[in-house]
Amino acid sequence: MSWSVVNDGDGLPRIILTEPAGSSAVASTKSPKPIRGGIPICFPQFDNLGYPERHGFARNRLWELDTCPSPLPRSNNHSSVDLILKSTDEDLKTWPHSFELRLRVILHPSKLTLIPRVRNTGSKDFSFTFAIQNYLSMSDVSEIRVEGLEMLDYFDILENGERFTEQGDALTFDGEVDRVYLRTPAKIAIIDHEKKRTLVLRKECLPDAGVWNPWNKKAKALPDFGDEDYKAMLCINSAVTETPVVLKPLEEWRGCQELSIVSSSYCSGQLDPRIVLHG
Ligand SMILES: O=P(O)(O)OC[C@H]1O[C@@H](O)[C@H](O)[C@@H](O)[C@@H]1O
Repeated sequence: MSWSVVNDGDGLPRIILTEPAGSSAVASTKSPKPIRGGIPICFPQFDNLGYPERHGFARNRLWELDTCPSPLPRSNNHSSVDLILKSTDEDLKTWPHSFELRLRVILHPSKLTLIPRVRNTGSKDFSFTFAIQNYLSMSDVSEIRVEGLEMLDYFDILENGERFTEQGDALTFDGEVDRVYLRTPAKIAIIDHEKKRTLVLRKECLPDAGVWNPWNKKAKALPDFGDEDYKAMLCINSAVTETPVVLKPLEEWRGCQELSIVSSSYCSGQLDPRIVLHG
């Protein structure tokens, strides 16, 4: 991935990351379409609960820099940014609730932390579902194992949202998958043997986890997704879906997700899965 720094209209430096090949090569960056990649934020709905924009409107809007992230202390860490999205008159027409959605993004050498917060700034209770949709880059999805979801209940979106219980060992992939696992452990391990690394997803107040890969047929049908790109990606979402969050006026909900890389994989025999998942 290459990067460059440009100054925006306010004289603030912006870092632009570009990937000349892969899914971002065909991804649309034109508003109001979400970018197919990165980490879209789904709010106020995950999937489609009856409001017009699937996965919510937050991923289709331009956020602003948040200069007052209270009550989180201001971050003095230069590798972090506070962003905010507020309800607009246009959005109030389809989702009639005033809110402030904040996101702190903190970058460490081998860890990315996201702290999303939603505050009810209106005068009535509201409820919402939420997801951090992580498009993860994989060497080869058919060689990936996901641990931490064994024996859990899940909704299978490919089976009209029917509820099943995961039977197997770790999750492996040989076809399209679109599921939401319920009440998962705080840690999920995504093991990439070929890259000899394990991605560890740790989450708080985000009890559910989506797992999505469109596989070959659906990939071809998606206009902003390369035909072969399904092979090198997996979406794992940290989510609140089964039991929506309810906020009274002035209440705030806070979640947290950490994505870190453990640089050897299980196949090296140096890593104990119990340490990754429970350590
Ligand atoms: O095309 P979209 O709206 O970005 O959604 C992509 C996928 O996102 C996943 O999170 C959903 O579980 C899938 O059902 C969906 O197809």
